[in-house]
Amino acid sequence: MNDIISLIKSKDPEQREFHQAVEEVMASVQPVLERNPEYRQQAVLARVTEPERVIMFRVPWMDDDGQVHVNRGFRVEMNSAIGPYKGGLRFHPSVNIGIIKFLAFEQVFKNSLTTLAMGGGKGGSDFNPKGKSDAEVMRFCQAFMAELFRHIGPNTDIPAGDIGVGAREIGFLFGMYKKLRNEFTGVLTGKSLNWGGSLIRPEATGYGTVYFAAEMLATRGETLEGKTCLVSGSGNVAQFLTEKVLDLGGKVLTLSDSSGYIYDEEGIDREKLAFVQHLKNIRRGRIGEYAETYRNAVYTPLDPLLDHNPLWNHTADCAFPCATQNEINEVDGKNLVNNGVQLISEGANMPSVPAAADLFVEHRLLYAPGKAANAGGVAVSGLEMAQNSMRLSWPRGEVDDRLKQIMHSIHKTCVDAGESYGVQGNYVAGANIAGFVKVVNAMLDQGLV
Ligand SMILES: NC(=O)C1=CN([C@@H]2O[C@H](COP(=O)(O)OP(=O)(O)OC[C@H]3O[C@@H](n4cnc5c(N)ncnc54)[C@H](O)[C@@H]3O)[C@@H](O)[C@H]2O)C=CC1
Ligand SMILES: O=C(O)CCC(=O)C(=O)O
Repeated sequence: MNDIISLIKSKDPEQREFHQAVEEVMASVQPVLERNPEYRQQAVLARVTEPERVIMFRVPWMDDDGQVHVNRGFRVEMNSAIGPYKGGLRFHPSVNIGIIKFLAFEQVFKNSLTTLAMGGGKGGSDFNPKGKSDAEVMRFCQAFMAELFRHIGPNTDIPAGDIGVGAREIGFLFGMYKKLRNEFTGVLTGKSLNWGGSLIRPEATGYGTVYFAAEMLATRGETLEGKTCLVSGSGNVAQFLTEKVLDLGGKVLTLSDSSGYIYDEEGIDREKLAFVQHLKNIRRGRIGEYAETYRNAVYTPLDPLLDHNPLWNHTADCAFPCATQNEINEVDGKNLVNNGVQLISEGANMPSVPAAADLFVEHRLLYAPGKAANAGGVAVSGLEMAQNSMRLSWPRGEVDDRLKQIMHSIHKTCVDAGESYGVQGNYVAGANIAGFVKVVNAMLDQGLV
């Protein structure tokens, strides 16, 4: 095990996020390897940590002033043992190959937990959509798809959205794919409703993260009714997560973006949430404007010199990180524990650094890692694929019921896997073990390929 981690680090020393994701999974699956000696002989660790394919390409595009720019595009096709590659695209200036590899690696085990037949992949670009006109975003998406189209397909690899990629970008990407292939097919998910999208897909990641939280609370005979919640981010996941917390009687106190966060002691009600949705999805403004409109709220700009994020230093019952990786550092982790937070359900992918995650497990918090808690998004993408194949659209209630059922099943799978390996109540170990065993057994069934 240590040999594999050392090898990965020596091969790609700069891919820190990927090392972090691998180390977390490896730590959990040690007992699985002890029970299954054939896994070693079959080198499953080396195989599962090496992507099946890495695609990196140039994306040249022109801005509104006629200036040409060049960005880098990526698609990591990590593992197709249980289905075609599936996972989102991220457009953000921080994107690099290490970040895409970590996301693709997490996606393999997440997709395995959903009960649906989906392998794992992820892609994106270091393109920054912030401040770009719609026409510039369209030209970028078209240039990105002009290369990506030859690597994807409805039975091969089906991308979707992630940070910086929402309905607008999926539309531009789909239009270019259709033109190049002369084919109207379910090659992307997160499509708009009137041309192949699924009801509940936009809501699914946020709703699913709350459904998973409700499942965890139920193990202690509790519900979200009356619970105070800290939420980070203010994008797709954070918005619909806030909506579902409100539906279930909870109170959301915070939201954030990369400039800072707002704290609203009275809670973010439906009217305030609609304001945030308009601010973020239409006007594409900063979260600080919330406090200019709702004067009781306090806006705190991000201070890069602070050793912690004050958003995580408020008294609350639950925390839902929904922004980005490693947004909860060790000090934040200690603050959450010391402030009496009982539940952490991760809407974002790998938002807690390992030291913080270890603290949550040690203090026996109800702590759900992203690959279990936020799997509702990709699960409803899988349902969108099923509807596209049948040329049918299911009603909202039906998709939502299936989402609830899937989150219930993921929760049970994590609990059962934890129990069968003697780590009761540890959702990190449970998710990693269950996700891993299904994927590596499928790989072994299919021989050395
Ligand atoms: N959209 C989806 O269906 C899924 C998303 N996720 C994860 O959820 C998280 C949020 O994604 P979306 O809401 O889709 O993206 P989005 O682009 O709609 O929103 C991202 C939010 O995070 C904030 N953010 C991004 N980078 C930040 C940084 N460095 N510091 C502080 N805030 C930052 C942005 O300001 C924005 O509020 C990501 O970790 C993503 O990988 C996970 C599963 C599915
Ligand atoms: O819906 C999808 O295919 C991708 C969702 C995603 O990127 C994720 O789960 O992190």
